[in-house]
Amino acid sequence: MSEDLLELDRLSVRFLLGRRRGEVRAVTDASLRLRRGRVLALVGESGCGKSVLASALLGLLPANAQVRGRAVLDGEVELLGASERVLAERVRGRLVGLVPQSASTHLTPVRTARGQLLETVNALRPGSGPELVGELAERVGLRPGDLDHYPHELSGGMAQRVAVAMALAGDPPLVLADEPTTGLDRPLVHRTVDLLAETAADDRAVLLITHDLAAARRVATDVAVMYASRIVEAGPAGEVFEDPWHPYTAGLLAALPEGGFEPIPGHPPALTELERIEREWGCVFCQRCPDRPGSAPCNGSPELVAHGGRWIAAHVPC
Ligand SMILES: Nc1ncnc2c1ncn2[C@@H]1O[C@H](COP(=O)(O)OP(=O)(O)OP(=O)(O)O)[C@@H](O)[C@H]1O
Ligand code: NI
Repeated sequence: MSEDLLELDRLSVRFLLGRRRGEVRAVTDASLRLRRGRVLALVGESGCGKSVLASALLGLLPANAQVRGRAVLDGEVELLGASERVLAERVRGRLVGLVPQSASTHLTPVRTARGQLLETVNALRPGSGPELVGELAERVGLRPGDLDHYPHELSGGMAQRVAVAMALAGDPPLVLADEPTTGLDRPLVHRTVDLLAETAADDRAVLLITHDLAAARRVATDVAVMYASRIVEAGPAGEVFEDPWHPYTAGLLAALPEGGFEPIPGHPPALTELERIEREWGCVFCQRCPDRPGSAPCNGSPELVAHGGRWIAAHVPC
């Protein structure tokens, strides 16, 4: 059994838009290690590439996506090169559970939540049937009657919990949860992320994709910060949240209520422009950075570099 449950090495994803329209660079050279027993929060603004990274791991990208790199699960299954058959029969739901973003749109409108959860349970763990359905519902905080509703009768938060139950149904060693707390009120956010963190106990692990830095802070043991398709900072959650090195991470924390509600001015660059920006500036964050080259320690290289147990791109730790 490998200590690293997931080892991601230079994952890049581009979407080809056709001859005149160029390409979208959605993920660039993303490297990560997710150890057993850990919850890794992947945070960053909307559109930076978080969901694309997760979809790439499960072979769920559309045909115009070009994927490079390696993603090794448990030291043996290489996910990015795996055939559709391996992904369908061994990986999805069994080795890797997915809580998809916008969970309610992934439910079939014409069948009750119970029917759909039972179907998932029967496919992944034949013989465990209605008993496991009841157990899963209880774990995610649904009352038995909730499952008898059709998707359009469920609140966003209930649909979200059905999706978490489905992701846990196959008891997978790795759970990818993509914004699992959207639409939930604070107590339910806590309950959901606590439940996910519990599932990471022992030899399992969770990749928690979220905008919600407070939720990430609550349960993450590790954090990776993504900006404009690249991971710009990573390390133990406590250290990164206490003492962020990258000006982007510092900016995200300053935008929180307890950080003073000061959002980073400006917008992330268009993902079709990244090649040019990196050629001109080196660092993809430079155009928004309060620490511009010359006045601050930006070394202009987009590569993620290790310093002790932490990683940072383009900037040297202060
Ligand atoms: N099929 C596609 N073709 C072209 N571009 C795409 C395609 N799918 C996603 N993208 C682009 O890839 C980028 C990254 O999208 P992604 O969904 O990973 O962002 P995200 O970080 O998950 O954002 P959010 O927090 O809003 O979910 C976006 O700019 C998106 O428009
Ligand atoms: Ni997303």
